[in-house]
Amino acid sequence: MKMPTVKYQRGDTVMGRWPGSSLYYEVKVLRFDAKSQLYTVIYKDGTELELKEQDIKSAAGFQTRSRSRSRSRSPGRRRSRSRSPARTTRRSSSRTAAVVAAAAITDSVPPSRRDTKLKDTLEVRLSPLQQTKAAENNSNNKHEKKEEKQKEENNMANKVNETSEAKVEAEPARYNLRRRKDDGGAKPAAAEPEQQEEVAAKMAATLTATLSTPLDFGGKLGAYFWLLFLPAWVLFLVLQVNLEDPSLTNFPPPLPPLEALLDVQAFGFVILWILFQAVLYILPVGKLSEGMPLRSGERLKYRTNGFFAIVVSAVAVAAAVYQGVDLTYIHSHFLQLAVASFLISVLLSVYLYVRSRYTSPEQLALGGNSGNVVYDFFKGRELNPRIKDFDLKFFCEMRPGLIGWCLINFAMALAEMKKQGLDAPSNPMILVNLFQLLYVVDGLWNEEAILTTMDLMHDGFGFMLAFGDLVWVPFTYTMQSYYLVSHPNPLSLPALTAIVILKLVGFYIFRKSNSEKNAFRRNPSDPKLSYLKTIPTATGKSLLVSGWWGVVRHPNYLGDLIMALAWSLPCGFSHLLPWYYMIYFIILLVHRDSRDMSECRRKYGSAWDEYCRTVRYRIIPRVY
Ligand SMILES: NC(=O)c1ccc[n+]([C@@H]2O[C@H](COP(=O)([O-])OP(=O)(O)OC[C@H]3O[C@@H](n4cnc5c(N)ncnc54)[C@H](OP(=O)(O)O)[C@@H]3O)[C@@H](O)[C@H]2O)c1
Ligand SMILES: CC(C)=CCC[C@@H](C)[C@H]1CC[C@H]2C3=C(CC[C@]12C)[C@@]1(C)CC[C@H](O)C(C)(C)[C@@H]1CC3
Repeated sequence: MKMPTVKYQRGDTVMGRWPGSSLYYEVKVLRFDAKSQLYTVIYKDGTELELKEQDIKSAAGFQTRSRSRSRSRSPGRRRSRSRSPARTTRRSSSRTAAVVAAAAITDSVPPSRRDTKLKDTLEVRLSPLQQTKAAENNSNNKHEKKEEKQKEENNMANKVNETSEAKVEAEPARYNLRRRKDDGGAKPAAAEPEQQEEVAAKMAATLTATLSTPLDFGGKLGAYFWLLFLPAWVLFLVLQVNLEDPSLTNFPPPLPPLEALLDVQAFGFVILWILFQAVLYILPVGKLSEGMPLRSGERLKYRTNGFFAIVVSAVAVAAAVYQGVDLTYIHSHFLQLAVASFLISVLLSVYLYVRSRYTSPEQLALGGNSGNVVYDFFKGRELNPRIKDFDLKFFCEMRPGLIGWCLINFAMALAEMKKQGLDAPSNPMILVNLFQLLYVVDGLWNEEAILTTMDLMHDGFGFMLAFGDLVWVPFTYTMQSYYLVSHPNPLSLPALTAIVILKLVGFYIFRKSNSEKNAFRRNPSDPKLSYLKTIPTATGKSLLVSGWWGVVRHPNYLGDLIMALAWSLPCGFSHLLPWYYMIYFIILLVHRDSRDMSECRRKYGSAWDEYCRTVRYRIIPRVY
């Protein structure tokens, strides 16, 4: 059968891009599908993939380019040897991985900048791989007495290989969009030992590409700005909400004297609260859940007993109130409690930054390692800082601030009753309390799901998250209930019903979509999810392309935004302040979405583009 007139013909030997990377391998064209405009190509190891025309280059052009590059040292020369995934030699595994990755980067770099870029890439990115090489050498001298450090390095090398194997096994043989039920015929590429090296190369490429990401949050200058702006903004909000007529035009709000901000007692209460939560966290109650595999292949264990923690906290608070403890102290000392939490978050961030200087490179987050002290302090360097089994990031994100948020809301309800002379909290106050309690309890009930979120998987733990978790969440997410203490807003029954329905709709979308992704990431072959369509990617992970994740690219954000709307509506429209959360949340989620988009594009390459073509909208169907 003759192929239609297309650029590459059946039987042509060309260079095909490996999906998700900048690596090109020698492939043979098998056929062209005019409908999908895809070429089916076969690699030397027998792997078949469907590629777009732009992912194919003529082999001749490639050799010419390679020859000219081979004047530079080995990376260029190695690059000129086209290899199929199965054709790399074991001998030089770790170096080859790095070199191929580094060479791949040069592809996207103009020749004039290539040398510097390549040099930077090799200098900055090679460290974990050099350790692997060192570990290889160590294992050759098995009988020699080894030092502890070398053993660790050896472990790491093994882990890299384990991951590689796992990845090879999961590697899809075809790059296609189809129902998972129909996967029967698609066999994974054979897990030949030589392929481990190739996968390591791909991992190195991904690693290299990710590490050379542009700085986030406005870069180094942005980090200075956020470090100053975020605490100032919390101060502004807290001072505003206390005013009779909170308004953005009251700027700057009257600043209290320094001694009014610092309160030893408030500081003590915050410390006690954090310690109380820490004790509940370490109690051997509840499940030990496994996190997602780290770069080293290791999976950390997390004590997911958040629901237990909030129940015990509620009982403790109820007992305290019963004993006559006046929780309205939280309302009257809100500013001092916020300042105390801020100081604790600063101390914690300094500790995190200092300890990250002594951590091995493989434990650092990709991205918080720019070399600029201020930026790295802000963004966070270490991915999973732990004191023994105590995971600081997980704890801070899920416990003191989150449960503290509910405690503060409850205190605001008591303060409202006291201030307004009520026997029971107002309807809007009850709604805000119940809605946000549901959100937190749900988060803690499904605590395991947080292990597949961006913060836990990708972000380092630094000032941004420490401050976010300990100050931002408890002291700004409570703005609606704080506002209602002195700004009553009676609601009609229809308005109340409409708000409740809105909240439930948002919650349904939020929960279902988060659970779907979490279940899929934990067990992609879960029979309950077999009806879902997926796109395989070169990393071995697939992307959901139907179900909730086929409606928009972030259905969980959509649900969250609808819920945010339901939290602000009970406060009415007289002031902007209770709407602050809604406005902030739109900005946060739009920014998070674009951060995630670029991260996923780097990770999944053309498979991600395919996903974006199939699922066109980001958060709101047909709108955004
Ligand atoms: N209340 C708040 O202040 C607040 C703030 C932020 C977020 N949140 C909520 O927290 C939850 C978690 O949010 P998040 O920002 O961490 O993002 P997320 O949407 O839970 O996670 C994004 C990750 O999901 C994976 N993914 C993306 N598309 C996929 C697909 N089609 N199929 C399978 N996996 C896919 C990707 O990771 P991998 O491919 O690497 O697995 C991506 O990096 C959300 O519900 C959000 O609304 C709340
Ligand atoms: C300092 C600033 C402006 C931002 C820091 C962001 C931080 C406050 C959020 C980032 C991820 C968020 C998050 C929740 C709370 C707020 C963050 C930590 C979450 C724990 C709330 C409860 C949910 O059920 C959840 C899905 C578990 C949330 C996960 C993400």
